[in-house]
Amino acid sequence: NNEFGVTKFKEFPYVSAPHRNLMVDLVSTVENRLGSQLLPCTLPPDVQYYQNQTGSAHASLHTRSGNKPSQSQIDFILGSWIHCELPTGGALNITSLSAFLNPLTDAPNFLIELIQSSPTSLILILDLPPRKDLVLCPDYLHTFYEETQLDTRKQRLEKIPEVKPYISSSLYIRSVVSPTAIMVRIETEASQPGRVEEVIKDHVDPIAKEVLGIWLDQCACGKREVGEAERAILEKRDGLIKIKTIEVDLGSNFPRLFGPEVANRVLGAIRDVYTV
Ligand SMILES: C=CC1=C(C)/C(=C/C2=NC(=C3\c4[nH]c(Cc5[nH]c(C=O)c(C)c5CC)c(C)c4C(=O)[C@@H]3C(=O)OC)/[C@@H](CCC(=O)O)[C@@H]2C)NC1=O
Repeated sequence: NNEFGVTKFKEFPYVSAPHRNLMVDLVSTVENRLGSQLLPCTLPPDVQYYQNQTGSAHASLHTRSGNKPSQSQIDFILGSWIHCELPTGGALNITSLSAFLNPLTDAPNFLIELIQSSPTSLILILDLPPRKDLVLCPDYLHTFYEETQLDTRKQRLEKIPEVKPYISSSLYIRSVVSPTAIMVRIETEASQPGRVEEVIKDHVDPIAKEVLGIWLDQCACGKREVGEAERAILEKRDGLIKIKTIEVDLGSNFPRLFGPEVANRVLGAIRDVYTV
């Protein structure tokens, strides 16, 4: 039932303790700070927790929509974890937390994804994706990316020897992130077991919490004036990004990992939350 689904989600099983602790802390920080503005998760139990036929892939999805737009500028938050056993004996783990704002504000969204496909390598995506064109709106760049010093977090992380830039194969993905987006791959030596977990605990964890804190203070809880005409443009842009990122992130991976039936059910539920 609902309770089962929620506890299952919040356990972030299958990943290391530092990875789990980070995700649990981020989800509870968002829910504690925004909880009063969020409706409970209304996903069906077989979407809150789903798996493929053979049981080699398990996943959980947790979404909470904001109260009616008049009372909240939160569109919805979405948390997820996916665990897939790989034929090579390894496992793919993808954990993500994203938060989308509605057109009552034009402030950036929040996104973190940790994608681990081996014990020695992890992809980290951590960004406040902009919701307006930065060339047309220089104040937006100043307010959300310069004044917040987001680039210092990016630079701090890039100082770690094992941290390399991650260049997405999707040009679309590269086009939607901010200039301060953290898109890195942490590559460690097999001779250094536990190093990925150490980098998560000592560096990724504090930086992710700082970026989330900036988003909560300056974006989710900030006040922005958005005129009627601008609201319509925001709505269109937000909708396009939601649909396209589902296609890029999940369009080919989900059917491959979960089979067509489960993939269609879960993607249908995600599209319902995204377009509401
Ligand atoms: C707006 C800014 C965005 C950025 C910057 C971004 C980045 C990336 N995500 C990727 C992926 C990804 N993410 C998720 C979570 C998830 N995504 C959605 C989307 O609606 C939902 C609803 C959920 C929860 C279910 C899964 C399951 C999954 C993959 O399988 C995929 C991946 O790991 O491939 C290696 C990569 C694809 C491109 C690439 O291979 O480089 C790339 C790193 N994705 C953005 O949306």
